[in-house]
Amino acid sequence: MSKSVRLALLGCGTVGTEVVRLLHEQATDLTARIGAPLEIVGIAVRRPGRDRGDLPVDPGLFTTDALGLVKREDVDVVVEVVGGIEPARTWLVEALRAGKSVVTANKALLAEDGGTLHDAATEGGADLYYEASVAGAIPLLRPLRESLQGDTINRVTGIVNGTTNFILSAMDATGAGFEEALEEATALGYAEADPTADVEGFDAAAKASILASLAFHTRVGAADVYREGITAVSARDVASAKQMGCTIKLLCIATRSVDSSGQASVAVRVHPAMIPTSHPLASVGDAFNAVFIEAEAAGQLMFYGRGAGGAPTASAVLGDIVAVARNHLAGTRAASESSYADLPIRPMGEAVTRYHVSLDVADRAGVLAAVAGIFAKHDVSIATVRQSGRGDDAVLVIVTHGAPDAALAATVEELRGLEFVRAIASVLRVEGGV
Ligand SMILES: NC(=O)C1=CN([C@@H]2O[C@H](COP(=O)(O)OP(=O)(O)OC[C@H]3O[C@@H](n4cnc5c(N)ncnc54)[C@H](OP(=O)(O)O)[C@@H]3O)[C@@H](O)[C@H]2O)C=CC1
Ligand SMILES: N[C@@H](CC=O)C(=O)O
Repeated sequence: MSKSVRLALLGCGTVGTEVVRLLHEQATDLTARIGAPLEIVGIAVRRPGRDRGDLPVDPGLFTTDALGLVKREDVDVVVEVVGGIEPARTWLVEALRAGKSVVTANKALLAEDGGTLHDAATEGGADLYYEASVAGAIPLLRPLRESLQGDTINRVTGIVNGTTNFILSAMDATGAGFEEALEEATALGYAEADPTADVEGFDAAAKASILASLAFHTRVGAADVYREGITAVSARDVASAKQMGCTIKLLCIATRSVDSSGQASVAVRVHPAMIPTSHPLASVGDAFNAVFIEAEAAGQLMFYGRGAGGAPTASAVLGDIVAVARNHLAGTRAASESSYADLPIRPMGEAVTRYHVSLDVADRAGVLAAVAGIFAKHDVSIATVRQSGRGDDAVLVIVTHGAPDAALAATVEELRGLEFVRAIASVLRVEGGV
């Protein structure tokens, strides 16, 4: 039996405590699978005196000096489950440059500055694994990094944020408004005290950038992702979606396309969208995640499971720990990621989308003609028009055919100035062949 593989654990919160628990409960099997025992040599936290229940770990291992722990000579692998950009970046770059492999769940850092981490890993000859950073327990990044390396992926569509999926599922099931559903998500522990990153789409955008980078062998940063959250989705939108045989989901959509001159480019976006209830992602309820991959040879693949929570996320962290521990013992490292493609990012305005526009109008002769005229002016074709209500309480719902997003947005802007349009109640995109 080899001597132990020594771990520095940075963070012992929702995910970190479950990592400690799994390392303890599965110690015998993990030792057999790796060929050496795993040993936690230190745990960095913010508040060492915090009550962590009956955590099976020596209290003497806790420290507030994360950087000091990373630099210790007796550390082989650094496991980071703190989150945020700094000081996590400093710790991980220090570890990687010193040849210590890193396992992290930190999607925010990978999306913001993944290139720096990858460069440091190459410089130090260390492994950088981050399966837990996207879609929690779902094995998704390793299939992209390894199994699908021989194929060409053209599209990744997914639900990658559990909190917003829970909120939208609750709105769909009960007819509740956004605020009410958010309260329920908070009470059940899905949404954090500050839910901004989830409900405004930042969390999903970070995950989308990681997925697109791996799928298309290029670097897509957080700033390259078009992002809209779900705070404007109303009970009325949900009801309107139902009338159309649809449901509303926060989607991440990453596409690779090739123009007539052979130039490939990518586009990555996160926004709420109406999808038909027959779509494979429509039945993904509660806090679950699912990702749909379309590859040239493999065809369509779907990955589904728990995308958040301590134990599911710790499962992915443990899988990475086993992989890097085996590499450490073998004196090797995984092949570094291929981001050779250096593809340009297509702006959102060029994406062909469809809009569902809900207008509060005065029901007078000529309103429909005036509204339709503005769509025609921007070369946007209308698929369906539905009117309900009379007099000053009329509602006009227009669903378009596909058009460049810039043309659709310009149409909506011009509708705002129209005399009979009292308000634009909502604008939502429609995906998936409604
Ligand atoms: N929770 C989830 O469902 C998922 C989380 N992730 C990612 O996993 C990571 C951890 O998330 P989660 O466990 O939920 O976060 P928590 O907030 O529950 O835990 C964070 C931990 O980091 C410690 N910490 C914070 N700041 C410092 C610091 N400056 N120095 C040392 N320790 C510090 C905290 O210490 P203390 O305990 O003393 O406060 C705590 O133990 C994040 O990157 C997150 O995005 C990924 C997928 C799912
Ligand atoms: N806040 C995230 C947790 C995991 O990344 C989510 O709700 O999906």
